[in-house]
Amino acid sequence: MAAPAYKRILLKLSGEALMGNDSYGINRETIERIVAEVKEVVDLGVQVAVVIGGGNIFRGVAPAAAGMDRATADYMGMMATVMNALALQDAMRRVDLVSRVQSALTIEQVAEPYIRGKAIRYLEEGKVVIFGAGTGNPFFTTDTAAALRGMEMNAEIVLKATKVDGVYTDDPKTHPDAMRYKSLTFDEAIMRNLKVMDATALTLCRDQKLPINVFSIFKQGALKRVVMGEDEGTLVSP
Ligand SMILES: Nc1ncnc2c1ncn2[C@@H]1O[C@H](COP(=O)(O)OP(=O)(O)O)[C@@H](O)[C@H]1O
Ligand SMILES: O=c1ccn([C@@H]2O[C@H](COP(=O)(O)OP(=O)(O)O)[C@@H](O)[C@H]2O)c(=O)[nH]1
Repeated sequence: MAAPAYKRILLKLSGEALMGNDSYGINRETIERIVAEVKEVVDLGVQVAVVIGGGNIFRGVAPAAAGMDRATADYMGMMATVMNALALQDAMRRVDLVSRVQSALTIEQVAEPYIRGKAIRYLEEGKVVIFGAGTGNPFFTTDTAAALRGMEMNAEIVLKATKVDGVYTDDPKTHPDAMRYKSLTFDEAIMRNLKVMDATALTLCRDQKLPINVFSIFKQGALKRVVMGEDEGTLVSP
C-alpha cells in the first residue's frame, strides 16, 4: 500500500464548511462526515493539527458586525471559533478519535491555552490538536492562524478545506468560466490577487516555504487523496 505523502499536516477547516447546506451554525451530518474523513487520515498514521474558522457563527467583517468596533467584532469571531472547536472535538469523541483543544485566548475553564510544546507532544502521541481563537489577535483571520500554527507545528503542508475545489483564475462564484489551477506559485497567487486565501497568510507561507493545498470540503475523500499526494485541488508552493 502506498504511504501518505505527509507525516504532519495542518488542516484549516472553514467555519462555513460546518454549516453544510444550512444558513447558520453547525450541521450535524456535515461535521460527522468531516470527522470521518479526518479519522481516515489519522488511521494512516498522519499527525493532524486543525485550525477551525468561525464564519458560520460570526465574522468580524460581516454585515452583522457593521457599525461595531472592529476589534470587538473580531474578538466575537474568535470566540465563535472556540465554539466550533468544542463541537468538532465532541464529534471526534463520538467516533473515538482523541483530540485536544487549545485556545489562543485564555478561557481556562473551557479549553487549555495554546502551548506550542504541548501541542507538538499531543501530535507525536497521535492525538488531533484543534486550535481555537485563531491567532488570538483582532484584524487577523483563521487562514493566517493556519499558516502560523502550521509553521509552529513544523507541519509539512497547510491543507485548506473550503467551499471551492481549488484556486481559480478568477472567483468561480462570479466568473463561471474561470479555470482551476493544478498548481501555482505563491508569487502568482499574490500578484494575481486570487482571493482564495488572504494575503497575510499567503505571504507568511511563502516566506517560510510552507506549501498550501486548497481543496473542497464537499468532495468525498478529497482530504485523503491530498494526503496521499494524489492530484486533488490546487497546490500553492514556492
Ligand atoms: N481565484 C479564486 N479561486 C478560488 N476561489 C476564489 C477565488 N477568488 C475568490 N474566491 C472565493 O473564495 C472563497 C473561499 O475563500 P474564503 O471565503 O476565504 O473561504 P473560507 O471560508 O473557507 O476561509 C470561495 O467561495 C470563492 O468564491
Ligand atoms: O486570528 C484571528 C482569527 C479570527 N478572527 C476573527 O474570527 C472570525 C472568524 O474567522 P474566519 O472568518 O477566518 O473564519 P472562516 O472564514 O474560516 O469561517 C474572523 O472574521 C475574525 O473576526 C480574528 O479576529 N483573529
